[in-house]
Amino acid sequence: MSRLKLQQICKYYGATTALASGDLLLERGEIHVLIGANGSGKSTLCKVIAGSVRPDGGTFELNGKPVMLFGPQAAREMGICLFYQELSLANSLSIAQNINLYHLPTHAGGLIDDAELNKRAEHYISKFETVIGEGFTPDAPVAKLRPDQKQLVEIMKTLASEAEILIFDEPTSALDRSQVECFFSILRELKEEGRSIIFISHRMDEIFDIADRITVIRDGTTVSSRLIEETDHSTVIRDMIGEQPEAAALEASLAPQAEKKTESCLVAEGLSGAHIRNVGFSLAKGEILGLGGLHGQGQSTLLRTLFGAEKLQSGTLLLNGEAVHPTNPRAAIKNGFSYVSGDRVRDGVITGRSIMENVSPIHFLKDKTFLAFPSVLARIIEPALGALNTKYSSLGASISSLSGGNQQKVVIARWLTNPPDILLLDDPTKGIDLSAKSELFALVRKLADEGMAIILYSSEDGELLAHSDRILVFNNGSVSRELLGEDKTRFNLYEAAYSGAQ
Ligand SMILES: Nc1ncnc2c1ncn2[C@@H]1O[C@H](COP(=O)(O)OP(=O)(O)OP(=O)(O)O)[C@@H](O)[C@H]1O
Repeated sequence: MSRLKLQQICKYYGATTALASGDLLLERGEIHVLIGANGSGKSTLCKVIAGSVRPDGGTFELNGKPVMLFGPQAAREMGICLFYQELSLANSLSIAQNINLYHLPTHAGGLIDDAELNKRAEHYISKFETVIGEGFTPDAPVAKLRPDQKQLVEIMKTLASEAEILIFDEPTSALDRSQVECFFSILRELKEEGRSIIFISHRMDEIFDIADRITVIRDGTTVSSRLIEETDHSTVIRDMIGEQPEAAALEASLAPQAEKKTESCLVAEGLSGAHIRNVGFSLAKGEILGLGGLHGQGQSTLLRTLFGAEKLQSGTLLLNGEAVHPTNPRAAIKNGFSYVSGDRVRDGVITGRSIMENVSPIHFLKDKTFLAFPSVLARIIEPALGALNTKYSSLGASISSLSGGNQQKVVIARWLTNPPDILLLDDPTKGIDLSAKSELFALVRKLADEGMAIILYSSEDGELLAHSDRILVFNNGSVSRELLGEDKTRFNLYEAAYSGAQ
């Protein structure tokens, strides 16, 4: 009998299907890895198991008996504990209090038993003592710890639950190699004791190091579950993308292949900053250069660094053969750079202002004008909005009167009044509808055909494969692979993103 048996678990959030049909068989004494692309439903399945998300359908058996969980506390009482990806520490409390948060030891009168609290914390801290670093004492406040140390506290807290089923949702993202090895040796000991462990990670090497079984979830559905001896990297990636490599190659061959562009306008060497390391590339006029990989591997940071919004610590940047230093966005704009963010609320629209006021700032900046007749401005702005088929009632209408997709078109039109040499697109279609996306990419291709150089980061792999001439795959702040021509396939993109993940 399996320790845990989930069948056809589903969960919907309005129109979003977080989980369509999640299946999982978890045995005693096994380390069971869940893998799938971003947003495939792994965390949702884990939260259902841990009682923090109530499913909309499906069956759930624990030790052969059907159960219905009402909250995380009920799940913990049944021996299930989840390490949350987003961490769930109480920052104002000490390391010892956090480690013991699920079972605070108390005296008979109800007061916390500090001696027991520290003793139990020290037990878990000692397991990691060779890798925890400075300042990691039971009484130290969690707020002052480094990100890796906070992740270790969350791991210790999960271990201290003493649960029979331990679920770790991306527990190693901030840890270094020695910390991961120490953690893995503890997991192996727990497995020998008969505990069952569910483990989520995007790092393929790590997965093959620790897993007994790998279950793949794609688009909210469990698509395979294989013993580690019966699978390999390629099989896992094929299960994740749901197509054979041959089919992926066909997809790439059908995508428009722009002829090779040779005239470089931007050459970067050794760019390093807070989240990028030694990034080098050249960008040709008329080229759309895609940035791929898992979320948050340095793609957005590179674009923001080129635009002067993040600090460049070292490296050189040559624009048409001349050295440029992107010290701030104003200087970058003067040098011919433009930047469109998918986070239009934070970085794009000027809320409370009219459409005209939202489109005109770059025109004023570049033309060094401060005043203009609205009729003159309209003659400049209307063609830019028209190029994107923007739907609006009048230029004086508030930006908030437009749909999300049309607001994003206004943000892009801002750059078209005085076309830039280089367009930096940072996940520009986030949250906009399909027709707005296709209009946007048609315009992006037209701008490239007219000679503009474009760098595109998209969190949607299909979008990146379809619209980039070449793709640089990012891992942990560096470029791990360049994909072009026949190599520009979904399979290669996933392999480079997951196999090289740090
Ligand atoms: N509370 C929520 N409200 C609305 N949508 C949600 C919610 N939680 C998850 N989703 C959506 O459900 C889908 C699955 O999310 P989930 O977090 O389970 O994926 P995941 O495989 O764990 O992704 P990642 O690898 O990025 O952590 C995503 O599209 C996500 O945006």
